[in-house]
Amino acid sequence: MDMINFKKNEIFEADVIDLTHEGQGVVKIEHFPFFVDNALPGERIMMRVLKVGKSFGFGRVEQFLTQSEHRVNGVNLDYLRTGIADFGHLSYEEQLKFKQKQVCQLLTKTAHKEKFPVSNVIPADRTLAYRNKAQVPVRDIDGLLTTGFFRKNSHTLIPVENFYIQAPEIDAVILFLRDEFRKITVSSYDEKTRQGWLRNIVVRKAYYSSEIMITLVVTADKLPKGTDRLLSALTEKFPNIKSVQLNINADTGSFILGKKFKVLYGQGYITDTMLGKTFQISAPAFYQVNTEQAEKLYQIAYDFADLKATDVVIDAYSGIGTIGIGMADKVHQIYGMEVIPEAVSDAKHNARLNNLSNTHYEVGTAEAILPKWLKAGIKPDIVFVDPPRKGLDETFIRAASETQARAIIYISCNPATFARDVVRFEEQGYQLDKVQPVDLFPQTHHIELVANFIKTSAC
Ligand SMILES: C[S@@+](CC[C@H](N)C(=O)[O-])C[C@H]1O[C@@H](n2cnc3c(N)ncnc32)[C@H](O)[C@@H]1O
Repeated sequence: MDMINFKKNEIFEADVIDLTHEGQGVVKIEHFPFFVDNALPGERIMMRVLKVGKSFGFGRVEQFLTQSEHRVNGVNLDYLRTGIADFGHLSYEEQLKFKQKQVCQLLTKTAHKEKFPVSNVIPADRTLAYRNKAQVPVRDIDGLLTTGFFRKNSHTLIPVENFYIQAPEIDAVILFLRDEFRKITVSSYDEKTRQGWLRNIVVRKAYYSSEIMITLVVTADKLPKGTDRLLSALTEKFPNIKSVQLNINADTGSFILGKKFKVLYGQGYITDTMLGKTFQISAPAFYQVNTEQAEKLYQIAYDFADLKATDVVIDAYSGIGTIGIGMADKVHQIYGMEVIPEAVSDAKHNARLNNLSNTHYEVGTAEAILPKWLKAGIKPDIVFVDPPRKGLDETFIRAASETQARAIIYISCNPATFARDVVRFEEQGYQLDKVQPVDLFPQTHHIELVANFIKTSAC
């Protein structure tokens, strides 16, 4: 069949037949796929061609001829364009079904587990304003320091004042800082020239304690004139601010934070509680952005593990120790490892804060430390893993399987790498038993799940 020679700005009438995992509608014209923002399956649209590649293109909705019954109307399109809320136009019930389907499809496709009984996604009670953390880029637009979010797959700043899914007080702090920085004519970072001072504003607001920590990511630690007055005004307006820090990052890479921090006000951390335990959280350390849902996630992980008072437990990728400390008084001993030194200091401090004497934390990669612990004779009964999006290293999976632990509890924020790791664990004699997604990220495509593997054969 001859392929249509699509031209930019041409308009076609078409059905939206699917949704990508990042929330774009899929339209096929003569078998050629186009990805379209703000288009839902079941809708018929007039689509304008924006860009055509070799095997797919991008389009824009010019007009809706019919709309899906699952559409949420009136959502600011910037939330879709930036990915702040790339599923904001889909009803929450459908978002949950879509996420469950994604997990099933990945288990079928990657792990060849047809019809694995993935449980229904545990919904969030709070589907907006739930995030306890914002990382907002700062750039100039028409000569004016502006805060917002990058358009998806680009570094073009779209101004945003109401971030919709994060705690409103975080938005208020960002706007206050933006306006004050404008007054003292602070320069914002320019990626092309690598000039300018302020790159990002990172704000965390602890969910239960309401303590706020602000990190200003800047290119040099010299403070602009007027910063002292600005800090006084800021902390007077928001008395729950406990920490303001500079983070110096003059690199061109894509990491938001540099290595060096300097405290400008208060202390270098905030404190919050999770499942009744107290946690100190430093600026470079990971902390789940949806506290209420993370508590549900961790509780399910503990239930899957069927903890016993005699259990020796490994908490791999331990961050500030939340998972291990949350169960430490129910088991014999916790061993945790984590690459970020400040997070490990937090974990050690957090164990003391919670009067625990049965935890041990080390700085290093899970794949290097676990084999070392095995050699030293540590024999865990349960291994918890909570890796970043790239999932587990093969060396780690082999070592975790060699432990002969009775179960491995896997918390994943990326079902694609999780499905890959399912295959590896099953090759090593651990059978996937249960998969429970929990919605930590309403209005977005992100999926979190907890799974357990049980030992089936001696390795
Ligand atoms: C998803 S977070 C989980 C943290 C913690 N379990 C929690 O619930 O807050 C993943 C953690 O793994 C750490 N990390 C990344 N790569 C690692 C590695 N190779 N070995 C150990 N920790 C790693 C990150 O710094 C981060 O703290």
